[in-house]
Amino acid sequence: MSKDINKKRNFFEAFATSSKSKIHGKQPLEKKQVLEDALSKSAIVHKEQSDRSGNPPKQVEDRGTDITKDAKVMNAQDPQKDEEEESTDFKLALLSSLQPGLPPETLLEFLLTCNGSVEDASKMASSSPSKKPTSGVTTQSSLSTYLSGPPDASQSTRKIPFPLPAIPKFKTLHLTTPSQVPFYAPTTLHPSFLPTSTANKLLSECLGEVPSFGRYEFRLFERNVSSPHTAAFYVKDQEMAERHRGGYMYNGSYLDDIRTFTPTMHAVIPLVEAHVNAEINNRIQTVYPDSKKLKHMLPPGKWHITSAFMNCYDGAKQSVGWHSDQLTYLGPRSVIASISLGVEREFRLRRVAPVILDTEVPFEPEDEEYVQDEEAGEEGGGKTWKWQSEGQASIHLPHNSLLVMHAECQESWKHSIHPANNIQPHPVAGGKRINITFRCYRESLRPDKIPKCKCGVGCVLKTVQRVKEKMGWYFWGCQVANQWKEGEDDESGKGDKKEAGCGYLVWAKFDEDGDPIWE
Ligand SMILES: O=C(O)CCC(=O)C(=O)O
Ligand SMILES: [Fe+2]
Repeated sequence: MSKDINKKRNFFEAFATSSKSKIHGKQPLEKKQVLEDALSKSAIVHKEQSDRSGNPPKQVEDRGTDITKDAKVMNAQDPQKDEEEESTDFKLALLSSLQPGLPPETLLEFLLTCNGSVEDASKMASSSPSKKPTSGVTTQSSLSTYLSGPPDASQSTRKIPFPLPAIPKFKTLHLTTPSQVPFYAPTTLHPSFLPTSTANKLLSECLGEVPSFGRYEFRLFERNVSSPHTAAFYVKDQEMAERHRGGYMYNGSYLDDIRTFTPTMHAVIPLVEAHVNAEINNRIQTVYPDSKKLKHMLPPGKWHITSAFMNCYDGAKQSVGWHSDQLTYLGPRSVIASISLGVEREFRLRRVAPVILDTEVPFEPEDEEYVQDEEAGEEGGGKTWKWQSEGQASIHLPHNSLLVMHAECQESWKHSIHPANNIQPHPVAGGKRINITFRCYRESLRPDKIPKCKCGVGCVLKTVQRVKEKMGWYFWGCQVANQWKEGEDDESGKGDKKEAGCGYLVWAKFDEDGDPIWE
């Protein structure tokens, strides 16, 4: 490390310990350690562990060498600790103290190009005659900028593993730069996705919608999900809205409030579709085995937007609990594109089942036993497969970022929006975060085409996640079992407030491209 860097580091260290440690009550010694890590590794490694009784965290041995090489490993049990961790902003501030006079956008590009290493980014900035990175186009301002180059320079040199490495149990891995994201979660993140004015227009339009949102949150997600936030459902046109009313069901209920896309939602659709299709192609070429799409994925280029959920999280405490999105109308191996606007919040992901490449199922008579096991939870009976419990990835989603949840995400991972201790208010949105999850519903899974159970309503599509021998198999099950009884919703989203349903189950078979095959 050069003398110059050391000098600047000492200056910055003094600043950091006197300001940030006051805010978070962090000890200067710990901060010093973190700073040293920031300067010597490609990203900060911070390993702490505390027990459930609330004893203070202690340094522990490194358990995930691959992970700790370039991302932060954090304590999953202690959200307070998470708050104290350094972010991209922190690294940017550090880099800016080493390279004064360069604008933050340029510094960010250096940082991204160097995969989060402050030291490398500083060296590169010093030696570059133009003081501009030559590659690493991640902070695009338009789609054409992105499409003309690789999504991220660091990804073109380092292969994303498939399957992804396990995140150590009880850890939260904070992925501080977009280039780290696909190495630990089946997602890709693009900050500054829309042109600034479009993002701001979209945000204003969405904020105008929010006051009329219902709190029918429990119906939108799987049962046992605590979802203290508001949401509404949108489709692309009136014809589809008509079709949805009284047709599509979410956790046992019909949605009465079906809206059509706002003008700016319509306007951004071509950008999102082109980006997602490019991302899918890139993933097929560079991540999936033999450069082939996974079984049941849509053919390349076919992802298109039919509908969206718009979510609003008003204040730090609003959140959505762990869930995966209902597959019923999306079908297997679906891709979801998620735009975030307003306040930055943490999106967390954890793997709950392995990614099964061959999900071929035989046609069989109803086999209730396996479903009961599946529903029984991790501690279920002898036939259940206790998937090793893993830690979680945390992705910070800033205003105007686009996160793509790739094809293996819904079947094998769960996601959540974590409650925050505090938030940085957004100049326009105040304490609110708006999120739009764009979806591609399949024509072949329209409600009139999917099986009905003995209760007479359309089934729900799920996968087996815990029964070893049938892992990854799809089945159509009774939707009524998910239905909430009138007046019995509560904040916990737990309990036995659902109807028993008829216990219907048939195995679901899909072709290569994920369309159903009916017997
Ligand atoms: O707010 C988010 O980013 C996630 C929302 C979500 O999980 C959903 O709409 O299914
Ligand atoms: Fe979701």
